[in-house]
Amino acid sequence: MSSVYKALTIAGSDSGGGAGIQADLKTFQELGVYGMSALTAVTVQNTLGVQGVHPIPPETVAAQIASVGEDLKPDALKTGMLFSAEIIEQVAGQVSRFGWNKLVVDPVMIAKGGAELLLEEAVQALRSRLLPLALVVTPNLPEAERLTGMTIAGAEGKREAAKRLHALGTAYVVIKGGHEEGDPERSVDLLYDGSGFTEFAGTRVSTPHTHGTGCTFSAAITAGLATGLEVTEAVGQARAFIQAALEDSLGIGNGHGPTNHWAYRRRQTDGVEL
Ligand SMILES: Nc1ncnc2c1ncn2[C@@H]1O[C@H](COP(=O)(O)OP(=O)(O)O)[C@@H](O)[C@H]1O
Ligand SMILES: Cc1ncc(COP(=O)(O)OP(=O)(O)O)c(N)n1
Repeated sequence: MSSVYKALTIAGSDSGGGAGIQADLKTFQELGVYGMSALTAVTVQNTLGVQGVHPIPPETVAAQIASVGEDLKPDALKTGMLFSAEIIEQVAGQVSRFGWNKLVVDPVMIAKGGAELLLEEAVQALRSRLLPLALVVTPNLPEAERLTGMTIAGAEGKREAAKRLHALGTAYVVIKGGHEEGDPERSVDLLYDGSGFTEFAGTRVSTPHTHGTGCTFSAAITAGLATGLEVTEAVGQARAFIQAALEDSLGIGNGHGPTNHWAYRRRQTDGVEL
C-alpha cells in the first residue's frame, strides 16, 4: 500500500464552508492528503459576512491537538484563525511538545467583511510564540503590516517586510499579493527564504468570489509539505491550486462566494496545463 499523507489544521469553523477548517479539509482532500482538525472557534458566517464568533476554551484546543498528535501523527500542520493569546499559547505548547517542524502559520486577523478573528492583544503572542516555530508564514498585505509595524509600499516594501518577518524566526515568508492595488493584471506572492526572493505570479481574476483564498492557499502549501514537497514546490503548487479555484468559482451565495476546491484536480484530470 502507498503511504497515507496526513495534515492537521488548527483553525476556526466557517459555517458557510468557504474559509476556515472547511476550506482546509477540502483542500487537503483534493491534494491527496488525509485531513484532521482542531477547532479554535465556531463562527456564524456566510458569504455576506460574519454574524458571530464563539471561541473554544483554550484547554479544549490543546486537548484536540494532543489527541491527534498522540495517535495519528500529522506529516504537516497549519494554523488559521486562533482568536486569542491564550489559544496561541496552547497551540505553541503542543507544537513544541511534539517537535513538529512542518508548521504553516496563516496569521488570520480580520475577515473580508471586517470581523475580528484575532484579538488586538493577541498579535504580540503570534509574533513571539508562534512565528519562531513556523516553517512558513503566509500573511496578506494588511497582516504583514500589522506584524512588522511598517507600511508596505511597492515591491521594495514587500521585500523589507519579508526580511523583518524572517528575523522573527520563520524560515520561509510568503507575502501574498491579493490585496495589492498597484497591479490590476497580476496577483504576485513573494517568497523569501532568508537569502533570496522568488515571485509566484498569477493572472488577477476579476471576481467577487474570493472568500477563503488565504485559508485555501495556506492549506495547499501544508498539503504539499505533507506529501514531501520542498517549500518552493509546495508554494508553486498552492499558487496553481488557488488560481484554478478562483477562475472556476462556483458563484454561490449572495455576497463574496467561496472558491472552487475541485477545480485544480478537475484540470489535472482533463489534462489542462497548470
Ligand atoms: N483576484 C485574484 N486573482 C488571482 N489571485 C488572487 C486573487 N485574490 C487573491 N489571490 C491569490 O490568493 C491567495 C490569497 O491571497 P490574499 O487574498 O492576499 O489572502 P487573504 O485571503 O488572506 O486576504 C494568494 O495566492 C493570492 O495571490
Ligand atoms: C473561520 C474563518 N477563518 C478564517 C477566515 C479568513 O479567511 P480568508 O482566507 O482570509 O478569507 P476572507 O475572510 O478574507 O474571505 C474566515 N473568514 N473565517
